[in-house]
Amino acid sequence: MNTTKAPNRPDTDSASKKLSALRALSIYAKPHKWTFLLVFVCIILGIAADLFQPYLVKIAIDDHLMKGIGEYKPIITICLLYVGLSVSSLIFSYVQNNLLQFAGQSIVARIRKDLFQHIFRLSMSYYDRTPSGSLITHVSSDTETLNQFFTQVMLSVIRDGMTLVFIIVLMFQLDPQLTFDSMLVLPIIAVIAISFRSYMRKTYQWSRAQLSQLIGFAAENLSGMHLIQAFHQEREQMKRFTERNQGYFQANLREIRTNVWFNRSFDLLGNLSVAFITWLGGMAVLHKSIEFGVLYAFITYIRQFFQPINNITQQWNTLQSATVSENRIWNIFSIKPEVPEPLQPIDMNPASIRGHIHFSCVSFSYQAGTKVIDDLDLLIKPGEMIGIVGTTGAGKSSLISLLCRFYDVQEGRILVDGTDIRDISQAQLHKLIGLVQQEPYLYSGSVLDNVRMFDETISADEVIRACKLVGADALIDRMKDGYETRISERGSGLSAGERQLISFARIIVFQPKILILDEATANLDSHTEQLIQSALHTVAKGRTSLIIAHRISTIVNANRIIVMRQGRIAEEGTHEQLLKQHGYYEQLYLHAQGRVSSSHTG
Ligand SMILES: Nc1ncnc2c1ncn2[C@@H]1O[C@H](COP(=O)(O)OP(=O)(O)OP(=O)(O)O)[C@@H](O)[C@H]1O
Repeated sequence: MNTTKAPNRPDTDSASKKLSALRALSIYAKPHKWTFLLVFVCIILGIAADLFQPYLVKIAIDDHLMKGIGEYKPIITICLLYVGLSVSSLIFSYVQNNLLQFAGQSIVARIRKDLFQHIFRLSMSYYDRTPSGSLITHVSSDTETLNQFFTQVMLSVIRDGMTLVFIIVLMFQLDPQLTFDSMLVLPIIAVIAISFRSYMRKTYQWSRAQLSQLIGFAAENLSGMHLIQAFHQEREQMKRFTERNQGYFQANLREIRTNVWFNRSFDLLGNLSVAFITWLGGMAVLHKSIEFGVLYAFITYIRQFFQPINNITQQWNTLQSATVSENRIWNIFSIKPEVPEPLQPIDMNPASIRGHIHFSCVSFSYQAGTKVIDDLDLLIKPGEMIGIVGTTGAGKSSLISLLCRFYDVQEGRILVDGTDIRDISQAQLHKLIGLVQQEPYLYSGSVLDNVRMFDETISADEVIRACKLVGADALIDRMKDGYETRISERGSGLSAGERQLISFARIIVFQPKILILDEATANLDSHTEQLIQSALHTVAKGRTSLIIAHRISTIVNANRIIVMRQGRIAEEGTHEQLLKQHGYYEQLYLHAQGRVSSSHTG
């Protein structure tokens, strides 16, 4: 269990949008303030050690060498001091880098964790709109860019900024006139920086957008690979990938070109300044208005003066990317889940929940104006097994999604044991409901972990008992390492029926009061179908069950079958009652039997 106190993360449910991204970032940085202070002290000491070195040489030249005093002792002392300063600078730089890396990595690890946690809380409607590829970019590379902000940009701004200040002070101390002359380049630096600024930002944003598209496209293709291969879409998809790849390539080139122009302009300016100062200073030395050592120190400082400016501009790009990443991350943090948690959740006692469900005049649409569920009313008694059939797109899965609160109803209410599901915490609601999807999701991990969903408080014995109960044990025993067999991502090595059996075992282990089954459509061999039928019988016992059936045989014994059409219940009754109605259900049944009734088709 994580016992560290969570930083005061911008509350996504309150006015976090008002927080500027930078302010929000500072909230994360706050717990590390003492580390940053120590880094600052190390930076100052490191700079002092660095900048005092040319001054030592100046003393050696002007006070000893130029005066022709033949004493070696002071020169040796100066040399030793010089070495001492170099070593100190190295130590300070090492400590400062380590501390900063630690603080930066800790902050970013925390943001990444919170971001991932926040993404978990977002509603299904968000996932409908957002490609998974772009979320991968946010969690991985955007947070990494933020790390660079702390470890590179911040370091550069503080260290190089302070170096500049120190150099100017030292130069003034040496010769104010020559310092003024050197500062003539400052307005030119400002002009170059301002003119490049917005162009670089746009270039960077463009390249990030291209990258995000590329990753999104790759992720989508990887998850739909079987379809691509089945429909021989490789060439078409490759063409589309190449277009995006080319787009990213162009964006990157433009970004690099802009950077090179920017940096080389500064280099040139630096060299021109050194030439200018050498000329001015050289004249002054010749006219004996300054000493030679002063000119040496001055030229060294001028070189060192351009180095930090160059460093800061090098970090400009990272700063741009960090700003973009920061905004993107905080945009996600500011998204409120469209399915909110109740402010004062009603705590239902799990032991006394009976599993009574009431869809009361429920209407729902994904997009305004197109009702997918239309004023639907359905009462389900505790322990009842309801079969749901209907035309494709009739709203069967949507009805189930509403019961699971993946989406909220727009009209009406859904009640479980008389309580509106919007008043129950989502965690409790999801514990109440066991969902077996059409394509049961298996995680990469062992069979054991897949059944107990990585909950180690559930023992291996419980898992084995559950698997035996649903008849999955024979299948698992045949696997290479039995319950320890590693399942590949999404359980791709298993058949749809086998995946469903494993999900049935999950239901037994987690004991939900309500079972929802979206039956697999894949053709099952008669043996697996029988296994599934008997497993379903076992799992549904004592539970309120809603079964979306694609094979009529699954639900002939249901207590009640509802036939959905255009978001409404078109027919309702037992198998026998529905057959007598000679409606759509009978038509479905005859189809399944291979006897199409001509009077009801179409
Ligand atoms: N996430 C979504 N966003 C927008 N529209 C959706 C979404 N999911 C489903 N729909 C639409 O809502 C309608 C009902 O879909 P739903 O999946 O509930 O039907 P269904 O009866 O389960 O169909 P099937 O048997 O084919 O799975 C369809 O017109 C579908 O296009």
